[in-house]
Amino acid sequence: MSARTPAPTGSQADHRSGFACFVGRPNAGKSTLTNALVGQKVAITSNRPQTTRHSVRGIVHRPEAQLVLVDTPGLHKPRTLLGERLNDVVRTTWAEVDVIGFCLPADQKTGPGDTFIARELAGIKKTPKVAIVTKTDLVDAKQLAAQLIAVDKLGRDLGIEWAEIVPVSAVDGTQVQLLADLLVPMLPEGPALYPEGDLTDEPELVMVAELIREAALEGVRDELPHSIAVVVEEMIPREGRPADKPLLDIHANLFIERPSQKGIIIGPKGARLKEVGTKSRHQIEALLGTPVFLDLHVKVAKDWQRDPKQLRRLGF
Ligand SMILES: Nc1nc2c(ncn2[C@@H]2O[C@H](COP(=O)(O)OP(=O)(O)OP(=O)(O)O)[C@@H](O)[C@H]2O)c(=O)[nH]1
Repeated sequence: MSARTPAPTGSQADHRSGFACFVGRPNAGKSTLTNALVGQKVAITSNRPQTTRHSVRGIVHRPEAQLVLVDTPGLHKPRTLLGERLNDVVRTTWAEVDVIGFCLPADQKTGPGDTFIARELAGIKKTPKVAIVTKTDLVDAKQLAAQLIAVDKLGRDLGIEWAEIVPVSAVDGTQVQLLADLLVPMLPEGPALYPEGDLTDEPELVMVAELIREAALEGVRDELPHSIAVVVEEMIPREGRPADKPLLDIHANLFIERPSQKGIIIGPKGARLKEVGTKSRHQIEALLGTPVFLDLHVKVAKDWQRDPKQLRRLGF
């Protein structure tokens, strides 16, 4: 993989290890499926399309295998420099993994967005491709059958031979373990890549920033979701606390693109920002296992999605 290739940590006969990635149009359920397979939240999710901006890795540990899941942003027609960068992340990831899972929601007919992705997948010859029909809890048996047939046809039309077509629901857990069972034999033989117990290699700072962004995304509309970026400036244990009552000070900036967006994020008398702070603090405390004091500020980074300098500053 491109970033931070992990060192092998052990070896075992007949053990498999490798990378799988989920692709699919925005909102197809890729992040939710990653979390369901890992058994813990490693990727933030929302009902706003194009939430994912990082290639988050979730790690599934099994006695006979280690499956590393790479969660990619939804491939889409780019309108900004950020959009182009996100699409590049997707294509680079596809070229590097051992198996690709193509996510198609059961509750939406296959459309031009899926065909666009499938065409690109057809060009990747060697990597096995599994079609994953997601969100099966939202449809009845008849609709599911129709979607399975449509997905099979999509593959045939474009010359893709699906290694498997698997219906799953990440929300009620249906067939999630079966999906892992099917993916594991597609990985190469090899030792574990990550230490036992590690569920992601995403740095804590990034995970914390993502949890704040997830809370900030709730209830915002139109263009605003895409305008929000979060950077955690520092996380430091508060000095002078008794050993049994630690407190972690977290300073984070929530960036938006225009001064006019400030009022929406902050809300009347700061109520919305307070809500975002409280909600994300609880999630951060659950993630880090320690009480947290979260100091959250809203700043304007003018048109950051289109400005290479600002993109770099915000970690893209
Ligand atoms: N009912 C149901 N909803 C689901 C399921 N999986 C995902 N969702 C919902 O679908 C929406 C999108 O899910 P995500 O996992 O964020 O989708 P994504 O493909 O990662 O989206 P991007 O980050 O935009 O690429 C969220 O509101 C999820 O709660 C599922 O199995 N069942």
